[in-house]
Amino acid sequence: MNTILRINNLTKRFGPITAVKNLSFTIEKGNVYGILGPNGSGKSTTLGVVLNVVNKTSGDFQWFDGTQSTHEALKKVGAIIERPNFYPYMTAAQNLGLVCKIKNVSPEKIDEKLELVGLLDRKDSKFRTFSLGMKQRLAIASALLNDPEILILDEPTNGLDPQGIHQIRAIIKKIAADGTTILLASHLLDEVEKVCTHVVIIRKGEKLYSGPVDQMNASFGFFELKAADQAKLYSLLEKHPSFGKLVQKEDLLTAFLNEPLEAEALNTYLFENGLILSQLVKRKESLEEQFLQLTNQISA
Ligand SMILES: Nc1ncnc2c1ncn2[C@@H]1O[C@H](COP(=O)(O)OP(=O)(O)OP(=O)(O)O)[C@@H](O)[C@H]1O
Repeated sequence: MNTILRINNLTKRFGPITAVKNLSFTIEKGNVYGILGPNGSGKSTTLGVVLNVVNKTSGDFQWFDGTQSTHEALKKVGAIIERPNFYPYMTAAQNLGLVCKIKNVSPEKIDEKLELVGLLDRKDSKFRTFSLGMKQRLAIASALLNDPEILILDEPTNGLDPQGIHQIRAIIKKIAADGTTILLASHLLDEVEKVCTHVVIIRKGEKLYSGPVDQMNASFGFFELKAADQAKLYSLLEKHPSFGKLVQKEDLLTAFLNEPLEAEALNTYLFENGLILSQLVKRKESLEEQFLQLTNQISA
C-alpha cells in the first residue's frame, strides 16, 4: 500500500468563515508535497484536521490503508505545527531523551537524529542557548525519533535567516532522500519549487492545482506579437489550432499556446496569410507567474 493520506471533500468552517472548502488530494509514499497558498488560505487548518487537533465540519480523510484509527495511525506520523517548544534549561540530548520516554522509543536514536539535523556537536548545549534555526532543527530531530512514515511541517523556514533557511531545506531533502514522505505547508513558491516534488495550491480553502511541481511548469509558453493590422492578426491566431487564450492589450497581442509551436512556424503561417509582424517574442511563464495567475493576484 503506497497511499499515506487520502483527503476527500474536506470542509472546515469556523462560524461564518470557510477555512477549507471541499478539499481533496492524496499523498503517496516517497514524495515531498507542498501545500502552497497565501496567508489565511487554509493550510494550517488542513494540517490541523488530519492531525486530529482541529475538528472537521464535513468530508473525510484516511491515513494509510484506513484500517487503523486515526489515533493509532498518527503514531507513524511526525509533525511540527507549532513553534518548537522544549525545556529551556535542559540540553538538546536531555530534551530528546524526554521525548523518547513519551514516545516509548529507544534513546539510541538520539545521536542518529541529532547527526541528521547537524546538531550532534551541540547535544550538550542547553536549549535556551539555541538560535531559532537550531530550535527548528531540534524539533525536526524530535519528530523523527520514532522513524515516522511521514514528516509534516508547517512553514518550516518562517522567521529564519537565509543560512537557517538553507540548512532546513537541505535537511528536508536529506530526510526525503532517506525515503521518508514529507508534507509541508508554505506560502513561498520558491520554497516549494526548491524542495517539493508535488504541490497542492490552495486559495481561500479551495484547491486550484495539484500535481507534480515540474508539470506545473510544463506550459507551452506564449507569443507576444505586434502588427499594423491587429484585427487580422487576431483572427489568424483564432483560426490556428495551436493557440488557446488570446489577450489584446493596447497594440500588444499575447497568444497562449496549448501545444508546441516554434516562432519560425508561426511567422511562416502569418506571412503566407499576408500578415507582416512588427514584433515577435516567444516567452514562457515562470512558475511564479503561473502561481500568481492561478491565485489571481495579477491579471492574465
Ligand atoms: N480557530 C479559528 N477560529 C476562527 N477562524 C480561524 C481559526 N483558525 C483559522 N481560522 C481562519 O481560517 C482561515 C484559514 O486559516 P489558516 O491558518 O488555516 O490559513 P493558512 O493558510 O495556514 O495561513 P497562515 O500561513 O497565515 O497561517 C483564516 O481565515 C483564519 O482566520
